Amino acid sequence: MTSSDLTLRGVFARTKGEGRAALIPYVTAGHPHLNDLPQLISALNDAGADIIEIGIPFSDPLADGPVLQHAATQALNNGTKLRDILAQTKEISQSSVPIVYLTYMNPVYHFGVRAFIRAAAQSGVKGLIIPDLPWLESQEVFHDCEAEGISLIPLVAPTSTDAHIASLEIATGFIYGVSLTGVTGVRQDIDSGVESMVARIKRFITQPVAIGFGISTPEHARRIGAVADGVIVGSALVRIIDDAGDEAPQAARAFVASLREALNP
Ligand SMILES: O=P(O)(O)OC[C@@H](O)[C@@H](O)c1c[nH]c2ccccc12
Repeated sequence: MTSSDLTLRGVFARTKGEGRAALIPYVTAGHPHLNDLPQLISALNDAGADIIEIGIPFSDPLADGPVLQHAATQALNNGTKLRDILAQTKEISQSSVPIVYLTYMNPVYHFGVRAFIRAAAQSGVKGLIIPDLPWLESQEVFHDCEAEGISLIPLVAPTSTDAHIASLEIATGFIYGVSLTGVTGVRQDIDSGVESMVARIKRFITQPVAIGFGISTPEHARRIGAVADGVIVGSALVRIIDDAGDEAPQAARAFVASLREALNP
């Protein structure tokens, strides 16, 4: 069995067996150059990523901070199209750990909701994160995803109610715990409430919980990995890719390997 055959749940079962949290790096498709995605995904695989999040660039990414906004703008200026990302993903997914898309609702509507979910499934995508789709309004998308074998991944924020958290037990992939009230971005410190938020989520549901937002260093990853089932790193990686120029794949590989090292038991 190759890693591409693993389900999201299978990944978490394996990492749990290894006594560590799963590492989930994020990159924006079409950034820094239109066709960089295959090389970057290959670097993240080499570095020991367990799941990879690919961001679909969008012009108005309301949950994103400056690093990811800039990456999305650059990707759109490069002429990145959803259809091309899907085609690239299809090529990549067979030799990669499971891939999850991060997209806002607008590009999905534009493509057609059903058509998009089907195309994503055919490209080998295992999960979808849609930050501006409220869980309460996601029934149709949820069912279309289930029908295509894709997990819709719900978000939990520090402000989420216990009732909201309890309603997520039907999710089939993992729960995305947002570490803070704010936008994505590189940060100095991890919010002091993260540990108790993970504990609160686990009181209500059995799903694996991955934490993202602001995890920027191996030290942060180690701390989050001690309480959560997965660690998601976006802006810090994208900033390194930005700064590295032609050396982006090597720089990405080295950084993600250092995060992975920090998660080893
Ligand atoms: O960039 P950060 O702070 O490391 O956070 C993860 C994040 O990049 C990724 O999961 C993500 C990118 N855009 C988002 C929008 C909403 C929720 C999550 C995301």
